[in-house]
Amino acid sequence: MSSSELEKLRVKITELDTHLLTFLAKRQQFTNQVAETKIKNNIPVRDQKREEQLLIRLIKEGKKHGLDAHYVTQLFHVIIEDSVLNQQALLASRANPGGSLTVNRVAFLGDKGSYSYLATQKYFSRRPGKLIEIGCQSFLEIIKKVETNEADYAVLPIENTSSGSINEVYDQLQHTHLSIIGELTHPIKHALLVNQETDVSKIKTLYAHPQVFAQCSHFLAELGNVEVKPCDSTSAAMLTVAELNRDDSAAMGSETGGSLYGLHAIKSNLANQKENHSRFFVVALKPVNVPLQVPAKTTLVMSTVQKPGALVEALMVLRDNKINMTKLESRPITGNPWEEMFYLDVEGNVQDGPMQQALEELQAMTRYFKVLGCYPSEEINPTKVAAVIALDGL
Ligand SMILES: O=C(O)C(=O)C[C@]1(C(=O)O)C=C[C@@H](O)C=C1
Repeated sequence: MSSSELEKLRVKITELDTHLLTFLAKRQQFTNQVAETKIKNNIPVRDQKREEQLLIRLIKEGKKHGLDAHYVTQLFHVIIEDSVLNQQALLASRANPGGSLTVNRVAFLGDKGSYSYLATQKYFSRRPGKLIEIGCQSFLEIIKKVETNEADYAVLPIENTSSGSINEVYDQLQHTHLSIIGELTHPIKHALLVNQETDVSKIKTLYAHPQVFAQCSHFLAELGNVEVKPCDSTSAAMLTVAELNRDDSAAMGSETGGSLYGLHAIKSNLANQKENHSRFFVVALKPVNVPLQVPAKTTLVMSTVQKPGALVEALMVLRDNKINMTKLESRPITGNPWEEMFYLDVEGNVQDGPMQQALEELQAMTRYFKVLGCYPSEEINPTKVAAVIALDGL
């Protein structure tokens, strides 16, 4: 193929891609209108029956054009997830009219390029108001910014699919009066970032946040004799490597973040687990009101009385009220050796009858009990089309 033929084809692809974007934007306008009708008529945002019908129709339609059923399903899972999250954000902002700010001052760990920075950008891109970024050096500093009203929100990483819970954040949540008002998950893709043309074999010093080293322990073991230098954040690691400007130093972090410092990736997918995601809490001074049409989660912290089976009894309260627990974490209580504080994430809204009943029962049977927040659930489980495989054969 001559280069002019290639150019002509690329022009056509570019044109089509632009059309696709226009159609996606149109679809978004319609789904925002759907959200308005759902607010008016008190209808739940999610309708998985409709999603299933829509997916089956699209898979069949795709087949006619020679498109693979899995490709079509994946594509529309992303489109529907975006639609659901946008609708949820719209409903949540309507349910908290005083809470929509013209500017959102948001405190997060690190600086431009850190995973917390990328998560902050993602969460607030769906919300009204201009984003003012406040990069901080520690979790304590982030929380203080909101407590002293220097920031409206804080974005805090709480757990990662490879390295587990972030204990320091759990411990800070125990001692603050801030409320969890939102959650989000963000894919964490670590790459080896350098400032010069170099090769993995030349790298002698690695800069990264300790969590990143923990999540990439297999890669580090393979690398062998390399000095690891822990940094306060991934952005601090990127800045250091950019300033050092050496061919034997590299940072570990996201490729997108690294590009903000002029770094490029010489190796990607460094994490031990392929599916590497972090979950973040968004916290604020005041709790939010989560509309009942939106799936909600509630995070609680409690310490049980010192008697055998006390935790089991507390968990039975959830079972009896048909409340699903999505996470249970325990942390030592400072000053009380061998006593534990339990953090629970449960599905449900604090305005719901069974949830109120469960909270009352738990409060009565525990030594310490506090609701840390009720917030819209951003875990959008994709609608499974049982028929995908069968339709494959259509
Ligand atoms: O049709 C609806 O009710 C919508 O809200 C739109 C939509 C979509 O994006 O197609 C999104 C969420 C629902 O779960 C089903 C479908």
